[in-house]
Amino acid sequence: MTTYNINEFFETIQGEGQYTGTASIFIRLQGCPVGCSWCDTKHTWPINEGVGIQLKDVLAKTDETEEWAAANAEELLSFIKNEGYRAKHVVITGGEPAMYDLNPLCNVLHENGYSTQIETSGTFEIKVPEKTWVTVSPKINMAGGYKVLESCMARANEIKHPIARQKHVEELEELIAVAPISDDALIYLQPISQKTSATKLAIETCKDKNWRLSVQVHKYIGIS
Ligand SMILES: C[S@@+](CC[C@H](N)C(=O)[O-])C[C@H]1O[C@@H](n2cnc3c(N)ncnc32)[C@H](O)[C@@H]1O
Ligand SMILES: Nc1nc2[nH]cc(C(=O)O)c2c(=O)[nH]1
Ligand code: SF4
Ligand SMILES: [Mg+2]
Repeated sequence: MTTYNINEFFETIQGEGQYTGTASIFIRLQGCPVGCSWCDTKHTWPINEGVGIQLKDVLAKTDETEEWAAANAEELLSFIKNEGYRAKHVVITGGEPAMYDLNPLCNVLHENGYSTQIETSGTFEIKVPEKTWVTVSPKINMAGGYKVLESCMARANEIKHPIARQKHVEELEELIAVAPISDDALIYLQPISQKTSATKLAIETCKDKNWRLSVQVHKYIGIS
């Protein structure tokens, strides 16, 4: 049976990409080797054995810690129901969720009336059902040395690319030239860490290329 290591589990509003504004349950999985210097969830990187906690303790977390709880799809579904979460959209993020086989979790959620979305770096093969909305935030030339897979770019429903400098825009265009995305995939630029210069660059580039802007709304309004 597939088990998932859960770092965070909470209900909020999706703050990024096409589903921005959608009431969502977030499941944040532990583990990521990609090593983005500006990553806003570095506490999810290591999978330290021995810091395993109970799922109820994950729900009670008030700080960002490296602790995680192992749970399977059915256990996660019962927690969603027991917590009385009202959102019907589930965002699976991390860490790098594509390190896990997400089919069992997404299938259980779909059978119970939830829609699903994953947030992934595109560096691991994506294992999700057809119905799952896939957000690929391709990680190009990051410290961990991982490469973006063509299959991930082709599967993406949306590309959401964090940028701070012009070279990040160029890297995305070069990547799409060799790893094509689907005709109906949306392209978002997301300013890194709310920097003013990054936001200006993203706005100008979106106007030039008819792409879309994603601004991490949750950070502006101070929610998780
Ligand atoms: C923390 S990552 C986890 C999922 C997966 N590892 C990935 O990178 O897509 C979730 C999203 O946050 C973005 N992100 C992380 N740190 C950020 C930052 N400082 N500013 C803007 N976006 C950031 C990522 O690019 C990704 O789109
Ligand atoms: N509200 C909210 N929206 C988000 N969209 C993507 C997030 C992520 O960390 O993957 C995120 C997050 O951490 N919070
Ligand atoms: S791939 Fe995602 S979780 Fe991993 S370091 Fe980069 S932004 Fe953070
Ligand atoms: Mg986040």
